[in-house]
Amino acid sequence: MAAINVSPLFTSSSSLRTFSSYAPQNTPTLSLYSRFAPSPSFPSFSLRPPISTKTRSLIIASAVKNLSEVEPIPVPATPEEFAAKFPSDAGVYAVFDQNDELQFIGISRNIASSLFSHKTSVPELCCSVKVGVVNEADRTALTQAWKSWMEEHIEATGKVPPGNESGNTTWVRQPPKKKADLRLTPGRHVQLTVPLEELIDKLVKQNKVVAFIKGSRSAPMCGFSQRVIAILENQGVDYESVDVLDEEYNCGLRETLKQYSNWPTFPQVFVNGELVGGCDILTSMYEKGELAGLLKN
Ligand SMILES: N[C@@H](CCC(=O)N[C@@H](CS)C(=O)NCC(=O)O)C(=O)O
Ligand code: FES
Repeated sequence: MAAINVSPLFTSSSSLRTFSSYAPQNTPTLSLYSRFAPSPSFPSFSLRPPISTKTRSLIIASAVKNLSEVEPIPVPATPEEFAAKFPSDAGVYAVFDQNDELQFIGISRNIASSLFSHKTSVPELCCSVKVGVVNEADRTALTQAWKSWMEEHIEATGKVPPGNESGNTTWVRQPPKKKADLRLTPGRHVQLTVPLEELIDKLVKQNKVVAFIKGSRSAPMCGFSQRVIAILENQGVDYESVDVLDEEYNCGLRETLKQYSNWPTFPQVFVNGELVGGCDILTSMYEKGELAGLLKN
């Protein structure tokens, strides 16, 4: 087990240890690595005035050993070596490039797996790592450890590690962006020159799959619409969505669509210009395995 380095203010219940080498008998298997990619909700950091010495000492007291005191470990090449060298514990880590420039400070529930993931995605920036394990770490303790290393680095260099600058996506996996909903009109201030029915007709005939829903695809406003979106997402189909509650860009759509399709409720899903149905029909087709074929043709 690695050495325990407890600050005077530190209690055993939330004790910490710094990590300089990790004994093979404590090594994790690599089977869990893919499950522990860095969290997309990782805090971003922008340059700001240093915090007071008193506050800083409190932060350090509840976090890991100082960044400057931790020995860097060369990043290995093979998964087996990762398992042998790094802990699968929660903690904080700092990644350095071949010039020993600090590139990124991260927190992780499984340090070994996060490092393996970084090494796979940006091998050229991962040459050595400093690691601090936080025992019994909750999110607050981990964030404090991360903050103390960030503050220390910024105080020493005046710079935020490039990978921690907000907007940098090199080290943190971003959730995939959802497609925007389609709008039938440029806005209610613009006088339409064609009837709304015609715009609807064009839209459903020009797009293979169209879901008219309540709310947006990223935030449906009704359980029925949410269910239909979930089914379409699950099928991996490329589809368009239109918010019937959007009175700014789809003014009058809610009532006009009911007449156009002769269907009184929402959601309404069209495929190849034809109404397939609402939530019940989509759910039933999905459960019977009939949907995939329809969406592909
Ligand atoms: N059984 C329907 C459930 C959908 C439903 O009942 N929708 C209602 C409530 S969201 C609706 O659209 N009512 C008409 C309206 O709000 O204009 C289906 O399979 O889609
Ligand atoms: S908005 Fe109430 S059930 Fe759909």
